[in-house]
Amino acid sequence: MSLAIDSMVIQPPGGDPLFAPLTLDIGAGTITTLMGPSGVGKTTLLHAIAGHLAESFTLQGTLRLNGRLLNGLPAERRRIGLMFQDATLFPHLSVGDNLAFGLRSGVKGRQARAKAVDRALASAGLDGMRRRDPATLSGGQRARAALMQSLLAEPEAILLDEPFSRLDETLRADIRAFVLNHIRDRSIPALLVTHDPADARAAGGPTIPLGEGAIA
Ligand SMILES: Nc1ncnc2c1ncn2[C@@H]1O[C@H](COP(=O)(O)OP(=O)(O)OP(=O)(O)O)[C@@H](O)[C@H]1O
Repeated sequence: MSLAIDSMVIQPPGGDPLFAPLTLDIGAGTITTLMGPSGVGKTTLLHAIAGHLAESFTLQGTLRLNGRLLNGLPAERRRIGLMFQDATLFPHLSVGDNLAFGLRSGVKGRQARAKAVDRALASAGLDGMRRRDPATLSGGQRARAALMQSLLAEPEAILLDEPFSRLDETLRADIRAFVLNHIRDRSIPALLVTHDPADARAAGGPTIPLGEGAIA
């Protein structure tokens, strides 16, 4: 299992090309960290991998997940999970319905789906919060729920963009350990964008510097 990026260059509309070019292979169970100055293209790279690159951008190079070519595939067929800084839960859905939204379509039947959601809530320490409005959760609870929403889709890789940056210092280490351990347990490749060297150390995989003087 691996996420393989080969000779990737992304061209923003009217700007300079990002990367020079980028080649990266992330194995199963490895959390690779991307670090680099603001504007170097970290978020754009994650969008390109997930299939959310704006049409005005052009992309060269190839992307493969477990040998499958992702270039040209729509986002929903890539089987890539996302966790972004805002821990995006839908505000109009309860916590449980947010998790159910993430649930893989192969899990059929109302009872089986409810059970899978309850299991995910329990493993995130959110028992009893199925009916809660996401706005009433703490930052840490929201981050754990967002991770569960992504993992319920059984992604083959996961991308994390500054997922801990809005958490206050006291919560940060605990939530980081929770998220990274859950991802490692899945044995899938993961790519973490962060400005915090402590995140990179906790991820435990290689750190790829992007930008001035970087190897990529
Ligand atoms: N819609 C757009 N049109 C043109 N250029 C864009 C657009 N969006 C982003 N860019 C350019 O693409 C480059 C990469 O932006 P990106 O947000 O990926 O950087 P980043 O490394 O994630 O930065 P940060 O650490 O601040 O989040 C920037 O130079 C930016 O100016």
